[in-house]
Amino acid sequence: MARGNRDDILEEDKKRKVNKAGIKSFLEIFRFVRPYKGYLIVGLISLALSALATLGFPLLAGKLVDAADNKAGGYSINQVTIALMGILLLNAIFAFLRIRTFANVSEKSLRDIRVALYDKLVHLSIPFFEERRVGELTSRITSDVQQLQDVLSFTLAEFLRQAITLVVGILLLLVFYPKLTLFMLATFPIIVIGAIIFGRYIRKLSKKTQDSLAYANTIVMETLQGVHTVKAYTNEMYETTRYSNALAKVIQNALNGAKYRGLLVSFIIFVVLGGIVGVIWYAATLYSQRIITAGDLISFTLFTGFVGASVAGLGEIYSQLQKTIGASERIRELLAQENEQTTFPEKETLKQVGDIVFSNVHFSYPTRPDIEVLKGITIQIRNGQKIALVGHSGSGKSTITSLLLRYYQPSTGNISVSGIDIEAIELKELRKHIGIVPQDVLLFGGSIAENISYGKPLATLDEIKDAARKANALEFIEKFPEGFNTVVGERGVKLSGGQRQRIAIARAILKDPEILILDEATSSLDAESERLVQEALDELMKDRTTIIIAHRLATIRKVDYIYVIGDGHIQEQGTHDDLSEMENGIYSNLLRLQFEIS
Ligand SMILES: Nc1ncnc2c1ncn2[C@@H]1O[C@H](COP(=O)(O)OP(=O)(O)OP(=O)(O)O)[C@@H](O)[C@H]1O
Repeated sequence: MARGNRDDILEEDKKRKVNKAGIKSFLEIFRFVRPYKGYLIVGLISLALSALATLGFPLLAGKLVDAADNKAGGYSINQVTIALMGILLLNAIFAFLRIRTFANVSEKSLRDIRVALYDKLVHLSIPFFEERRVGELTSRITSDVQQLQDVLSFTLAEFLRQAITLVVGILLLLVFYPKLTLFMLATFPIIVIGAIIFGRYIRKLSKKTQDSLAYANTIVMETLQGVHTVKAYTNEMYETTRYSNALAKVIQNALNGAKYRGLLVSFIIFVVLGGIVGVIWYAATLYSQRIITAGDLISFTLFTGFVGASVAGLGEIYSQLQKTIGASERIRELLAQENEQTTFPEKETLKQVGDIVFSNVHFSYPTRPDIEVLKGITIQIRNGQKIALVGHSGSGKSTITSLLLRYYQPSTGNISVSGIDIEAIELKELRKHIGIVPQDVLLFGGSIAENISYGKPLATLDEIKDAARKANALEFIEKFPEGFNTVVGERGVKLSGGQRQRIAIARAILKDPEILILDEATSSLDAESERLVQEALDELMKDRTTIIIAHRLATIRKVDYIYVIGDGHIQEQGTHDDLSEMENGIYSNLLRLQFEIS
């Protein structure tokens, strides 16, 4: 996925207002937390108690100093120290409880969100995926959920803790030291306004740095992915220069940012700490006039520190919440998508598979509604018949099979199986009866046995072996030291094209569907593999209604009927013999061409 896209989303999040609608969508995601609300309540209570206990600390620390001056209302140093230790102990216990229970809530509810999202994703229709990027969707399950996790496990607790500290802290301060507190609060606006202005500027600059870094990283990614090309063109120097130029931009932006960060720190040191000095100066004056005690001075200073820290903390939390609301809106949007489902309210079951009929089917892809790919296709396939779709690349052959699988709906016209409109058939029912051997065989990262049994997850090993034998795959599988347990895919054995095809054929044999869609691979195999695959296909096609997207003469010859597709129409149809005898026919020309090539 383009890196810029994700950054745009993040940038949008920053601008997102924490408004009613946003909070509503955040709360909606909260329904995933509901099953664990017992834990949440325990967590929240521990949190409140630990925040309050923390606030007892400045009070008692002050009292400790006063106790030294015998001004602590008769309490001794030891008594106050024991009380302080008691508070620390309580704080420690509540903190543990809080972290443990919040983790429980967040981990479990996030697992539920992930599962719900994944379940939603796999149930969505194919057009949905064509309108979106895979990277965008995976980032829902990864980054967006991670964002929620941060909030549930940490930010939420932190927000409540800081809010309690701020409100209770200021209340206590006002009760105990009204004058001093008012003086302190008067310095707040300058600090807050200053921090906001600088903060904005710095964020902008750091976004620029991030962008330029992202660009530099793209160069690394591209060149590493295409390292063969880089070497073949001996462009190592060129790429290094490109990379170092990009890095120069990064440095420029980063240094610019550092300038403002430096200014912010100077501002904080001078104004913020200056403000604190002012407050302490005032407190010290009051102390020197014996209006307050030394303990008061310490309590007050500590309190002020706590309150100040919670103000700073809340600012950070606000920007976290902005991001979370963005994330939860995106998650909610995805969860609200409609699953792919049967169009008719009365679903029909497909007990017996009979004839397949396409009646005057017109179709445009949802992503390109202005281009009609199929322009009135009528096809009849009798039960058990084998037909071939032939035609040049892009003529619409695969589209015809996608419509039978109901990945898409025809714009007009309809498709029926055994006389029932496929849109009335329960989707699962329909697809249960169809097996497919695609051009590009996708093997999942797992064992060979698992890959074959993808067509029938509960199959026994004997059934899997039997399917492999029929698919001419047994021999090569058993040559692997780990046989059927050999792991294939990215981190396993790499299978050759012909071997992969035979695994896919075994998969289809095991599924044993009444209808078979065969998308013949265009890439040619060597003669021996070709023979093995062809034999396996013959075995697979036996007694099944078969639609073959055919590229090879050997296959086409064996079918009962051929449709030549061109420009969204059926241009010719008939048996191999009929069509090959047609003078100047498309099929007969095609035959001649293939014959000449071979
Ligand atoms: N998912 C899609 N979204 C939009 N257009 C598509 C999509 N898939 C295919 N098309 C377009 O529809 C037309 C028919 O494509 P289709 O894949 O059915 O052709 P084909 O005859 O199977 O070709 P090939 O033999 O190369 O596989 C093409 O012009 C193609 O660009």
